[in-house]
Amino acid sequence: MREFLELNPPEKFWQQLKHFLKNKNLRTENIKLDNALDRILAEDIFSPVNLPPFSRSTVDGYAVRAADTAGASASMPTYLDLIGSVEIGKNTELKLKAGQAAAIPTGGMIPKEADAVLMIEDTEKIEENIIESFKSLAAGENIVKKAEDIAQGELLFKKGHKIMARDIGALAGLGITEFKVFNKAKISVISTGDELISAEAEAKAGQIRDINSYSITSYLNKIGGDAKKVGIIKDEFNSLKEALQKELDQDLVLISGGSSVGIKDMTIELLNSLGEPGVLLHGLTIKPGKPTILAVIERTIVLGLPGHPASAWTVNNILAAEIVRVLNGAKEAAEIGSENQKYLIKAKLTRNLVSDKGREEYIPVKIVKKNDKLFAEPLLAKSSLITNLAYGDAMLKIPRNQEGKDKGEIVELTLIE
Ligand SMILES: Nc1nc2c(c(=O)[nH]1)N[C@H]1C(S)=C(S)[C@@H](COP(=O)(O)OP(=O)(O)OC[C@H]3O[C@@H](n4cnc5c(N)ncnc54)[C@H](O)[C@@H]3O)O[C@H]1N2
Ligand code: MOO
Repeated sequence: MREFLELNPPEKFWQQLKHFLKNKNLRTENIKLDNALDRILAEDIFSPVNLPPFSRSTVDGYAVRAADTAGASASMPTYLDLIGSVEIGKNTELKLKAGQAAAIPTGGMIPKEADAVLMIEDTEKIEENIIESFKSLAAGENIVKKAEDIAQGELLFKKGHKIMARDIGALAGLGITEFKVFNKAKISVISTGDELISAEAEAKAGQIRDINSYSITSYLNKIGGDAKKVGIIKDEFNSLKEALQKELDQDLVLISGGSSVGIKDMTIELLNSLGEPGVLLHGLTIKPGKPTILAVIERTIVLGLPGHPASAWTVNNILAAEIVRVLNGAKEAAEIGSENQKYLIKAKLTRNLVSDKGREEYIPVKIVKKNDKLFAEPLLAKSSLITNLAYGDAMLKIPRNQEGKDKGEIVELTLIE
């Protein structure tokens, strides 16, 4: 069968996108700590203070000078004079001399000259002011030192870092409650097709509910974008033109459907009519996802995604999500298209897979653990189906120059975020 498209390898798409994105000025905003989850830092963050600000005990017991416990054991205890107690949350002016100890709670401030803490279970109080130590301690034992977590002036997070829940804790611990992040990429998703109706609508004969604008906006929002559904637009030049024009203040516009042979010319003509430089590439050597279109209209990237739900999903994951990462400041433009090592996992393939040479193929897989080993179960289905995708944990890529993968082969998978 005649190929209706001259397909381009993904590298050509990355090249064009790098060129466009490298000069893009990313906007930033100040954000409060409570709203910062999953946002991308637009500045390096240095610690303004020492954490902890003073040396603290990590156990309930007695602050001591480690040397005073040398040789102590259950059968040969050493004796220490109790000179007082440290109160939690309070400063202490206590200072130990040789042979002295001070009671201390977990988290309490270590008195001067103390360099270790005896756990209460390793001691016995034999008189009001005398304890026995059954343990010989090394200096530093059961103490977290001043600035051990992070020192004042030390780099905590670099620009481009994605703020995770645990990071919010670290920032709170340092009293950093407002900082600069990149604005979320602004994305609009348009579904085209005269057969489409919204998820809420009752389907008449011949009609199909819109899947793509739901799956795509959800995924792009999940990875940190600000994506909205524009709705369903008829496959008609003026309606589509009007809808697209309204979205050209966005960073990225995705149009699902209308990229293949049937109405390709209209979509391309339309994109070229809206501004410079217009359509840059049409046709991508990935499966599924062949009829993908890349256009740039002034400051906005437009991607035409194939209509089949699994194809739209795949192109969205491979191409659109990468664009969003760059627009969000999480990835340098020069790095676009490079694999994120953090999300790679290895597993054993459970069946043979055949693939077309000349197109890199993406197959959703389920990761299953059996007898402590990880297995990758491919979820094979036509690209016009959606439910198989929902069960996938990761994507398997079969490179362009390979004709398949063998059962039992250890394959590298990219986890679906
Ligand atoms: N003669 C050929 N026909 C097709 C080829 C080909 O090489 N030669 N390629 C096929 C492939 S592969 C794909 S992928 C599709 C891409 O088509 P379009 O991007 O133009 O999309 P549509 O024709 O509008 O839709 C395709 C299919 O997907 C359904 N669809 C569309 N949008 C949605 C949505 N938002 N939610 C759910 N389902 C959607 C639509 O109803 C169609 O069934 O072209 C093949 N044809
Ligand atoms: O390219 Mo289609 O996107 O294979 O299903």
